[in-house]
This record gives sequence, C-alpha cells and structure tokens, in this order.
Amino acid sequence: MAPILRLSTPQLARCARQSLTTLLRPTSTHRASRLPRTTAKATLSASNSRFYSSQPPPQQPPQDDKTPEKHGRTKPKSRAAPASKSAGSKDTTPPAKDEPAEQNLRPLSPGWVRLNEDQFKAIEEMFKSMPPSQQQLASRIIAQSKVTGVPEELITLLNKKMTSGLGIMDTMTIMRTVTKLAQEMANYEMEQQGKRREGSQDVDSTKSGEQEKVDSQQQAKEQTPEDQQKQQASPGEEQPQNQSQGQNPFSGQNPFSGQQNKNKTPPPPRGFDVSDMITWAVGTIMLYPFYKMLFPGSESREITWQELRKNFLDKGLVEKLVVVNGRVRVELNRDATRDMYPDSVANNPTFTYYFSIGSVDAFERKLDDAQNELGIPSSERIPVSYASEGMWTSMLVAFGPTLLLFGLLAWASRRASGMGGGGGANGMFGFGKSKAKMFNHENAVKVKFKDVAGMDEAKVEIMEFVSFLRTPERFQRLGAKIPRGAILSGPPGTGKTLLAKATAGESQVPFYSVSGSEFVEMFVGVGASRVRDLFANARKNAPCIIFIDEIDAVGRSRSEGGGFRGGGNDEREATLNQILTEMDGFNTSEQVVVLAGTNRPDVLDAALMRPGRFDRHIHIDRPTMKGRQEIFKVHLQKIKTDEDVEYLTGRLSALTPGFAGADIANAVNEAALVAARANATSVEMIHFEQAIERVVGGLERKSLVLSPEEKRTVAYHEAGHAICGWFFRWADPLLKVSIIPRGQGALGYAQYLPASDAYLMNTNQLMDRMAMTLGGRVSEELHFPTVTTGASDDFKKVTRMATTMVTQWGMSEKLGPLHFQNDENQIQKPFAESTAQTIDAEVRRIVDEAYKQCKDLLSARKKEIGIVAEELLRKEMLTRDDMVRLLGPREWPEKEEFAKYFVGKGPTPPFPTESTDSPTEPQPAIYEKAGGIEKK
Ligand SMILES: Nc1ncnc2c1ncn2[C@@H]1O[C@H](COP(=O)(O)OP(=O)(O)OP(=O)(O)O)[C@@H](O)[C@H]1O
Repeated sequence: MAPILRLSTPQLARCARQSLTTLLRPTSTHRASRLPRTTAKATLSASNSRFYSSQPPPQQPPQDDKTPEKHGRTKPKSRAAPASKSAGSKDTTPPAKDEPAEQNLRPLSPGWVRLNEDQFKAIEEMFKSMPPSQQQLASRIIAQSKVTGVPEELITLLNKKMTSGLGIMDTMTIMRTVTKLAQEMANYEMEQQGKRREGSQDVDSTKSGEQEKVDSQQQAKEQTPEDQQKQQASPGEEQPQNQSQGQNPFSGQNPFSGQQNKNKTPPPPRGFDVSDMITWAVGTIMLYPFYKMLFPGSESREITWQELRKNFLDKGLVEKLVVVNGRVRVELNRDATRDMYPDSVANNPTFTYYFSIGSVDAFERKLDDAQNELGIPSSERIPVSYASEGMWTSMLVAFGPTLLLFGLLAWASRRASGMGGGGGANGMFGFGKSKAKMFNHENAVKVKFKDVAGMDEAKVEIMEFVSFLRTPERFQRLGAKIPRGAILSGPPGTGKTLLAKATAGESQVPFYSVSGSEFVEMFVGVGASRVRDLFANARKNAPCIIFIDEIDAVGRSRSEGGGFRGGGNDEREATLNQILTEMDGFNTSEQVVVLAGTNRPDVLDAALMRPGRFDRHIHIDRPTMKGRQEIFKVHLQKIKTDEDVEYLTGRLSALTPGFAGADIANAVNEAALVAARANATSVEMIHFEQAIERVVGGLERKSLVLSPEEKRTVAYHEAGHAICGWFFRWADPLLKVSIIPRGQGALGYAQYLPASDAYLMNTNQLMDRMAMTLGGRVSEELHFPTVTTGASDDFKKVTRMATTMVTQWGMSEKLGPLHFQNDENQIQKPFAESTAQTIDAEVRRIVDEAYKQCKDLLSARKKEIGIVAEELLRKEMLTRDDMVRLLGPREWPEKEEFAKYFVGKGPTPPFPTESTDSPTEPQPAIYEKAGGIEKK
C-alpha cells in the first residue's frame, strides 16, 4: 500500500479516472457497465482502487526473523503473538511473498479477529468475480488483512452469507466493517513507514559513509540469487527500500522521500489526506465483492425452460429451484456441474441461472411432468422453495416516487422553516429571497437631479431626504425626527422612478428597486418573507434608499375595495403588514429611506400613509409647457441636432400637451429613428414633428385604400371640423387637417392645439368644443343626402362632455351646483329617478344647443367647407398656412404661446389633438374609431 503514499495528487487523480473507466467497462464475465445505480458510491470509491493496481504494492515487512539483521537494519520491535493465527501453511511451506511472518502480525485491536484459512478461501472465491485487473490488488489486500486482522463483524457477515444469505440491511454493516478495515490498514502502513524512516535515520547517524558502502556491498553479496531475481523482476517492490535510501523515483515530488526523509515529521502533500484516500480505495475494493454478494443479478443469466431441461435437469445437476417474484433461480450442484462443464461460468459460486415463469401453478405442473418423464422418484424430487427476495427492490420501485416526493417536501419545508425567524433569505426554493435589484451609486445609479426636469417642487421636497442621508447629524443635533419615507404619486411615466433614482444618485447611497407586484406570490408568507429580506439587506447596507414601485399592488386598503373585496387576500395583507412592521422597526438613527411610487394613491391603505411611515406625499403631475420644454432639453442632449434648441424645445413642448416625461423621451428617440431612416445627418424639426404625430396618431395606414366617394365624405366631414375650429371664437387653434388614415380606425383627422396649460374651461369654451366636435356630422348632413357611421366617436365625446357639465361641473341651471357620481359598479344610482330624468333632459338640451350652434355656423359657411374639402381631396393634408391661404387669417386673436411658435412659422405644423372631454387631459384627435365601424 506504500506506493500510494508516494503518488502526487495529479497522479492520484489520473489513477482514479482510469480506475473508474475500467470499472465501468464491461468485461466478459462481469457487466460493470450495467451496474445498478445503487452502486454509485461503490463505483466512486472504486475509482480509487486503481492506485493499487497501477502501482506495485510495497514490500511486506520482513518475513524472516533474520532478515533485518542480515540487512543491517534495526530490528522492528517484536509484537505480542496474535490470538488466532492465519496461515496454517506457515510451518510447512515458506510464506507467500504477501504473507507476513507471525511475529510481524499486528496486535489485534479490540473487536478484531483473524480469518482462518477457509474464510480466506471464501473471500478469494468472491474476488474471482472481479475484473482481473483488480483481483491481484484484492488478494494483496487480503494478505494485508492477515497482518491487521479483520473486524469481528466481517466473520459474522461471512457466516451469514454462507448459511442464510445477506440482506440489504447488511450493506450498512459491510460498509462500516470495510471502513474500519481500511483505516486499520492505513494506520498500519503509516506505522511501518514511520519505523522505516526512524530506522534509516538511526543507521545514518551511526554509520560512516564508508561503512554504509561496505554494508551495501555486503548486503548485495548476502542476497540470495532468488532475492536478486525477485528484485529485478519486480523493481517496484523495492521501492520502500529505495525510498528509505533516498532513491525513490518520485523523490522530486514527494515530501516523504529523498532528502526530505530526514525531516522527523514530513508534511503530507497539500490538500491530500493519505488515510482518507487509502480508506476509500480499500473500502472500494472490499465493498465490491460484498456488493456482488448482495446483488448477484449482474452475474446471472436467463435461460429457457428447454435449456434448463437439456443442460441441467436431464443431467441431474439441479439441486434446488427457488421461485422469486415470477422468476425461478436455479441452484446447481456445483461439484457435479464442475465435472460435467469444467470451463463453464456456472462453476463460479456467485453465478446463477434463472428463468421466467408465467404462473407458479404452470411451472409446478411442468416440473412435475418433466420429473415424471425422467422417472425421478418422489423422494428425490427437486425441492422447490418460494422466497421473497428482491422485496426491497420491488418495494423501492413501488414506493420510490412517493418517498422521493415526501423527501422533497420535507427538504422544502426544512428550507422554508429557515425563512421563518432568520430574515427569510432562503425560503422555500429561495422564494423568500427579495427580488429587489440593488444599484450602487458607483456603477449604476448615475442619475442626478439635473437629469430630472420639470418637477421643481417635487425635487425640493425630496431634497430633504438627500440632506438627511448625507448629513444626518444636522437633523439629529436638533432632535428632529427624520422622515421615514415618501409616496411619489402621479400618472404613468411622469418620472417617479427617475426621481427616486436621482435621490439615490445625489445622496450617493445604494438604491434597492423593487416592484410591489414582486412581493406577491401564490404562497402565503412569501411576500412577507421577501419584505423582511429586503429590509434586512437594506439595514446591512445603510445608509440606503428602498424604492417600491407600484406599491398599490400590495398596499391597497385592507378595509374595502381593490383586491380585498370578497373575502380578503391573506398574502397581500401579510405583505402589507410586514411592510408596516418593518417601517415601524427602523429606529430614527437608521438611515434607510423608503420611497414608493404609485399611480393610485387613492387606494392605498391609510396605515401606510400615516406619519411615521410614508410621511411625505409628493404628487408628480404631467409636466406643464415649461416642464415639457425642460424635459425635451434633457433628452435632446442624447441626440444630434443642429436646430436652435430654445426654439425647437418651445415648439415641441407646445405640440405635446398632455405628454408625460416618458412620452417625451419616446418622441425624441422616435425622431432620431425617423431621421436615421431618412439618412439625415442630424435630427431636424420635421423629424420631430413626424415622430410626435406618429406617437399620438399612430402609423399611417397606406394600405387602406378608400373609394372616391368615401374619400369625399371623409374630406367634407373633416372640413366641417376645421371650419368650426376656424370660426368659433373659443375653439382650440387648428393645426392640421388630414384625410390620410392613421392608427386604429381613424380615416382622417383634424388637429387642434388645446390650450395646454389651461386648467379651467368655461361654458363658452366647452360649448364651442362640443359644437366643433359635431362639425363632421353636420357637414355631412349639409352636403350629402344621407349620413354615415363615421361620427359615432364624436357623439360619444359630446355626450360625455355634456353629462360631465351637468352632473359634475354644476353647469346646468335646473340641477344646480350638485355633484352626481354615477358609479358603474353600483347597481343603484345614487340619485332619484326624477333626478336621472332631469340629468338626461339637461344633457340633451346642451347637446342640442351645441348642435344648433354648429349647424348655424356651417350652414352660413357652406361655401368655405366646399373650398377646404376640395383642397383636402387634392392635397390630402392641409396645414394652418393652407387654411390662412384659403380662408384668410383667423378672426380671433391666437394665444401667445401658439402665436410664438406656429403663426407664420414653419410650413408644416403637424400634430394631432382634437377635442377632448377633459380640460386637463387633452386627447389626440381621431376622426373615427373602430367599434364596429369599418370605414366611413
Ligand atoms: N421629469 C423627467 N425628466 C426627464 N426624463 C423623464 C422625466 N420623467 C420621465 N422621464 C423619462 O421617462 C422615463 C420613465 O420614467 P419613470 O419610470 O420614472 O416613470 P414613472 O413615473 O416611474 O412611471 P410608472 O408610474 O409607470 O412607473 C424615464 O426613464 C425618463 O427617461
């Protein structure tokens, strides 16, 4: 076993690989490649067995009392005689080279015994079923066990094997026994090595170099010719001797050899535990035959009934038949079989034949018939026994999947229980781990306040958090409590996340970003666990900012409404409770600021909003004209344009009322794409305008071809809108009229520029807007014998506007200053039937008034409608300048900002925004929407 000690780690690894390959390669007698999966451990261990087979074993301790003296060595201390002896051949024949002399036997450890000759033979028989490459090594290990003895359990196992056979439960004992054996052998080997080193050092210190030379010459002389031959034939076996003399071929690598042997306690090679390795290797070798005993299936062969009869039954070789789970194992009379078939594998004691049967009855009948035919008297009939061998295997097959499932669940619940108290980092399959992304100011959070435009008030509010995170002592000194967090609310895309990021960027602290919906899972408790994990991480990295986007996903009011209607939602509630708890859990010195974003602050739970949690409520609205201009400036920095930035941004912001920051970013990017498509060298005004038109109105639908009549109707319809917009005093300024189909269902459109920053509208403006919206239908009535479906969307807008005037804006004298909220989710109207009737009547009255106003105007301007419509049919699109050319300048003064950017400026002011039902949210103009109407 010594050679293993001299191998370097890479060599060991190589050996292990070879060994594994060898073991898995099928041999003629042994189908290793079909080893069951249960052998995995043995196979792994077997990989080490090649250390032994690839390297010759060490020379055994001297077999003769005189040898050490003869060689001029220090004689090893004599050991106590063992209780039982092994080779009985010791007295009669010289011991085999691997067999130790009795006086060199290691004293037996408690619970250890020595094997007798029969037992050795039995083991050797078993080793015969091993691949030949390993047999040699296995027998060396047997020899070694003669020195060390074997654990008593091994004898018990052997006896059991010979009498009743081993069961699956014995595997544990085997493994334990083998481990013990391997450990003992390794210890023994280490002792031997130590002694050899000590011996050689003693000799070195006492002998002069000359004396050594003489000794070695004498030693050579005194060696018998057989000894010399042996040495030549097996130089490897000389290695221990050479090693002690510093001639080990591995001396360059091995700390045990050569010069290094002079160190009293040579360090073992790094990262390699010799005794472990030996344990593995010996364990593998020993375990393998035992495994074979337990699972002999791989050394059996299926035969047919006819073969059985012809080869064994008729020849009287069958000793017993054992019926096991639908198969019959044939137990042969080995001696008789050996005489008849001397070269057959059937002589191998572990080899069995078996055959399959349909039913036990049929088999018994067949056997009886065969024996009758052969004339076997009933007293000598072949015994048939019934065993339930393989029960474990079949049980494993039957219950395996269930057990696996239970195991998996047990494992999962153990992991899940880990998330309970300790912060929940892992949770079930890691579910409890927070999904928050952490951005670090050094690499990711590069956003600064200068990148966030058009929300000065919000910035001022949030700036306080920055100062707190940067200089907390300034606040703490005066006893001020630091705000825990802020809710940023506002329409989508208005820059809530951006502002939170900028706060982190300015304060130069880590930023955890997570969406409220990421807390919600199908497992109750996971959300809460994630919240715990998030806050635990944040505390570790304080000072830092946590940003929970879309907090309404978890923070909805628990009392009523939202997802809690109809029975509640435990998971969401648990998550919310955890957020509340965590926010309470901060002490005031903890520099963790929680910001949350939502589009629906109205649905949030009151507990979230109370002071001490989200102390601040910062509302971020869509930007004003000035705000848009600033946002355009921020985003224009990223693209190449030669336009005058001041004028460009002013005009673009005038063109984009109602745009949020995200829309502006999108429009700018779209403009760059349009310019790139046109191979332009820089992005020009026209590209921006096209981009905005595209963002608002949708793509041009060139594939939609209208018939000439349809086109004509569309042109007159749009001309009606345009004339209203031109002649009504309070109408929004007209920008463009087009009959090019765009987006979804719009066959044409008129664009107006609503007073972008007008947050109030009076009755005059509303009436003009409604009249203008009805302009399309009225024009159709005036110019065609029949009307079309194209005005449905206009009617919808008008009705909605009139209803809002009556029910919410108090613009009906009959109903007075009352607000009637008609909740569509409620079955009953919150007002009396008579009130409902009054509302209906008032809505009708207002729409009728608007209709009359429109009809009066268009009837008077029928000629102008014709002019515009015909021009529209020719050019498909008219700009404001075209309108001035056709109709003369507009009678009413234009608003200042409109005049600044559009009156007499650029040739193609584009852009959609027609009428809208809300004074604060201008909508893009669409001539006709789908909704069952294909085209006009
Ligand atoms: N005020 C602004 N200044 C500059 N860019 C802005 C501004 N507002 C929005 N943007 C642009 O819009 C993008 C999206 O904004 P952000 O994600 O912050 O919107 P949000 O309000 O959080 O939206 P949501 O409510 O849908 O989560 C930003 O990445 C930025 O490019």
